[in-house]
Amino acid sequence: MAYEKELQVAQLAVARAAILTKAVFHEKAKGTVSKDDKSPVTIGDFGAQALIIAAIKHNFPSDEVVGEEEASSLREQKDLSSTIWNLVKDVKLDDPESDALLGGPIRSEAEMLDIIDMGNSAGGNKGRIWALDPIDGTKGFLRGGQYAVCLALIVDGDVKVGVLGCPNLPIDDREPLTEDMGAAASDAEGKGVLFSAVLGQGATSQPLTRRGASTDSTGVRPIHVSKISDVSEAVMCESVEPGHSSKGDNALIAEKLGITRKPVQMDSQAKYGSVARGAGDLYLRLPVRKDYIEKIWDHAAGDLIVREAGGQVTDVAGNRLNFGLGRTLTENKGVIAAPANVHAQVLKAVQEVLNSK
Ligand SMILES: Nc1ncnc2c1ncn2[C@@H]1O[C@H](COP(=O)(O)O)[C@@H](OP(=O)(O)O)[C@H]1O
Ligand SMILES: [Mg+2]
Repeated sequence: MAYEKELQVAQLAVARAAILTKAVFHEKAKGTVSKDDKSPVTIGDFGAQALIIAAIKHNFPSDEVVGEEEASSLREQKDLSSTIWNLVKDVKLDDPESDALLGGPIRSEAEMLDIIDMGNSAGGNKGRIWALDPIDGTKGFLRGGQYAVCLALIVDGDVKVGVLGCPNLPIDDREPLTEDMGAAASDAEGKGVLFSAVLGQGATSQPLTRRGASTDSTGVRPIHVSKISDVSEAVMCESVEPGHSSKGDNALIAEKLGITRKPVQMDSQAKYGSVARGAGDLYLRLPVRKDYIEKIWDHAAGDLIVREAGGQVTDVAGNRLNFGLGRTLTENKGVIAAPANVHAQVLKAVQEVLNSK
């Protein structure tokens, strides 16, 4: 199977980074960092980026990485850097064989900083480039709500492999979304899911934890978008943050489509995962600021996972997202993810609302 090793490395690297983010969250929950302190997300973000890039570079040394973070600020904050290093050096999967596949531990704090800076690829439509968002949905992470560890392999501009680790989503694909999903308590029993897709091979979900060589085949399920035929019954997913996606436009579109259910708000690419598994039906992200350009690491994995689960993902003009133009989606505005059979109808409503403004 094509991209088998890439998929395995991506899944294990995301699972290992998710362990780190959960450890950071527990420290916060214990009160060792204050409630207003943003450092937990910084610690989790940099630590997860270091762990994931180390795994990529060990297995595919000449691949490039477009990572959200870079270490220059960290080099000036010695205390923060050593806090991150103390976590990173001890993070392990519970299966030594899988850990070994990701390479030996990072050797020093200095090496960790250098690895974080390897996420500086300019992107583009040539060669093998990984898009990495170590903690997507930073606001959700801080709240104890939804966040995702996101990794995708882009080859010559096309997404081939996508993996999303969502520590606070239910394991069960059939568990309905609730309106307060974004505020869901962290780390409850039955939470933590890993979504994956390889181009042309479909999409899957599996429990995020207890992954390893010996349990590799357990719990892997194919996922599909919902079989909705009457779009007025749709469950719509949208951002929690009003600055990231227009709530007003979404409400007008819902009205046009006859949707009466309140939208489910959650941070991060957990929205793409929720649509891919059919727990939600639609994901709409309509621009608030005209000048904002979406980043490839916020969409690459989710875009492939939804498409491989039978969905369509376009911008508000109806074009596919173009991941081959650099670190950002320069040619796209907004995102519409929906089951293939209703996408055209939703797109039409989106365009009517936007054109009437
Ligand atoms: N004005 C804006 N419009 C759209 N997206 C924005 C934005 N400002 C920031 N973002 C992106 O929105 C992402 C979160 O999306 P969501 O609202 O779906 O949770 C952020 O990722 P991070 O949380 O990784 O920084 C950030 O990259
Ligand atoms: Mg992000």
